[in-house]
Amino acid sequence: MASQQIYLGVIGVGGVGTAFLQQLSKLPNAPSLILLARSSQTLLAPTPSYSPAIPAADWATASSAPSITTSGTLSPAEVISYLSSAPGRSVLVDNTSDPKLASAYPDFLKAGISIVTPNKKAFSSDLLLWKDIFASAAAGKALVYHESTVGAGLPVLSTLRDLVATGDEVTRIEGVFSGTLSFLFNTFAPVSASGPSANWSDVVSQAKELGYTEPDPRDDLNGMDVARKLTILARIAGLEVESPDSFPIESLIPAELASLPATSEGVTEFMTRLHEFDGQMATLKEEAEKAGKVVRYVGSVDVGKKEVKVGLQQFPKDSAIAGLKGSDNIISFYTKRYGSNPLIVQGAGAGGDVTAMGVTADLIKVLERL
Ligand SMILES: NC(=O)C1=CN([C@@H]2O[C@H](COP(=O)(O)OP(=O)(O)OC[C@H]3O[C@@H](n4cnc5c(N)ncnc54)[C@H](OP(=O)(O)O)[C@@H]3O)[C@@H](O)[C@H]2O)C=CC1
Ligand SMILES: N[C@@H](CC=O)C(=O)O
Ligand code: NA
Repeated sequence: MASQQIYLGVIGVGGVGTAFLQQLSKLPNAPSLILLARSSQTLLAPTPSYSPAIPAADWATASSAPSITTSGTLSPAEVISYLSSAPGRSVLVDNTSDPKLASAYPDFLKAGISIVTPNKKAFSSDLLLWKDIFASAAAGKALVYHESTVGAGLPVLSTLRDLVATGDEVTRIEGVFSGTLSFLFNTFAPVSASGPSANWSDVVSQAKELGYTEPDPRDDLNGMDVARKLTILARIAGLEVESPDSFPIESLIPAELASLPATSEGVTEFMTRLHEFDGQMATLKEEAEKAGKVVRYVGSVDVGKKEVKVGLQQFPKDSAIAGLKGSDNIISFYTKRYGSNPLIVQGAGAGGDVTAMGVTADLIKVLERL
């Protein structure tokens, strides 16, 4: 099958989507980009020839090319209809965090359209959707890869799937799973401080500007992003976690700001008012300092006890977790084979380029395996 033309639809051209398109434009034997969408606009290669393709490197100017059709937002059903009529196998790359698109993955897969995505929503919502996704992939003979949903481009899911597939017994997974929260605490409460200490709210703004946060940064600060990642890991390790609300999650959102709406106006008001609560985070930092430690946001899955934990913990200053830099994640897999020395994956856990790397590498796997 590898020599046949494969057709590609890409939805989302934000931090990750833009970096992905750059990487796609440099791939030898790249699939033919026939659909490219953002929230308000869709570019399509003309039917019925599905040619010429949209130029991945120059997509921003392609909308004015007479050969490209433009349209408003398409529904998932319309995207499925367009992609499944292409004259070859097709793949959807979802670079959004849209839950509606995510819940339509089973329909894409049943129609034979493979999915590659860093969007956590489909894999960390109801357990039924998780099961439907993999059953639909089998029914449609389609593939689904989502490495960048945990640890961005770091080989976290492929490592865990390999451990499970080769018969190892994973007993515990623990570490730092958020690039944003890693950056926030490494910057706000470093092991050795030099110069004046940063305000929590200023560091949150920096993390957003650097492209580490979710489109709504409150999804990082409320612990839900980490809870979603642990839900995905727990399910791959064999636990039937019903949803990311099935276990307690420690939120870093000040109570006074918790009821702001989940809209772009809500994000703006949250970011504007966050500085009023800098003192709360400073207190957490000082409490750890008094104990000669630093505070970090961590998570764990205990497979034997069927227990998932997400929240703040104090760590000795000479520990691996305390010494992380930048947006680094660290993920330790404790297994029967590896004994008391865990298999550890560490490196940047957020940012457009490193996340897109995981998406592009998944796409390459799909192209090889379709
Ligand atoms: N940033 C990171 O470090 C990481 C991100 N991820 C995941 O990658 C995904 C993308 O993140 P990121 O690039 O940072 O987010 P951005 O907010 O930068 O970009 C999101 C993109 O999705 C588009 N979009 C949103 N909803 C829709 C919709 N319904 N239909 C069409 N397009 C839509 C937006 O359109 P418009 O341009 O019109 O606003 C935008 O282009 C998220 O799921 C995130 O969780 C995973 C790992 C790391
Ligand atoms: N917002 C997330 C992005 C990657 O999943 C994070 O900070 O880890
Ligand atoms: Na990953």
